[in-house]
Amino acid sequence: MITNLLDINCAVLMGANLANEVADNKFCETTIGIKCPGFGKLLKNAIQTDNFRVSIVEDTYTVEVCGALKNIVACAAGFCDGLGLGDNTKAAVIRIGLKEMIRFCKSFYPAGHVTTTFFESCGVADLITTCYGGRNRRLSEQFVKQKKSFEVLEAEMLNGQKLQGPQTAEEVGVLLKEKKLEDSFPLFIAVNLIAKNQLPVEKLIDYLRKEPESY
Ligand SMILES: NC(=O)C1=CN([C@@H]2O[C@H](COP(=O)(O)OP(=O)(O)OC[C@H]3O[C@@H](n4cnc5c(N)ncnc54)[C@H](O)[C@@H]3O)[C@@H](O)[C@H]2O)C=CC1
Ligand SMILES: O=C(CO)COP(=O)(O)O
Repeated sequence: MITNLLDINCAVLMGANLANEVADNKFCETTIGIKCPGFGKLLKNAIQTDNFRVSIVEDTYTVEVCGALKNIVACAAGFCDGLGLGDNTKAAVIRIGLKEMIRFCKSFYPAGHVTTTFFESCGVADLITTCYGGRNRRLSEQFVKQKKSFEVLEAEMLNGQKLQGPQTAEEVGVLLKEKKLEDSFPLFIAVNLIAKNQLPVEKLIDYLRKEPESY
């Protein structure tokens, strides 16, 4: 929006970068999306260290959209943990979630997205770390176990921070309804309905069975 409205060249940085681990100087990777590779190199030189490795891509849309959508998938992973469903189910959630992230970019940014961007840190790596170590996963697990709303859990567990997953699922739900694409995104839809208490969390698996490519 800033680039379009103000004509300012913006870069976007996303990656498997849980803040406490970056602060502890543990090895990790990150992705910068920027249309101007020369400027990207300047940014890389400014922030890369031995333990914070930067890659540059021009596909800014995918980098940015991955950062938002992975939080929805992390909620589904947390629901799995809360239900005690195990690692195979969680792996299925992550895979189906990744497919929906790719499908979303294909549907909404047909000219902008490049599939290889999903293999950068901003894609599959950020998805994995968020589904194991993020706040969306942690609070979604407690949503199931404690049967409290996300608002209450945020107040109790996040010290003033807000979860991005439920809010993003709601906004994505509106976009999918507008485009009549709800049937192609059962995981995103289920997370939105569960977070709003419009679907029992146990029904998550029924929605995963609706995954279009598993028919
Ligand atoms: N904290 C972490 O370890 C990491 C976070 N991320 C991602 O970065 C994003 C932000 O996370 P944090 O900075 O940790 O969260 P945070 O809760 O500390 O900050 C989010 C900020 O966004 C603002 N905000 C929320 N909704 C808004 C809206 N609709 N309009 C304008 N401002 C709004 C909030 O007021 C808050 O200042 C999330 O998508 C998260 O998944 C990515 C990597 C690591
Ligand atoms: O995005 C994250 C790690 O890359 C952190 O995810 P949460 O917002 O769920 O904590």
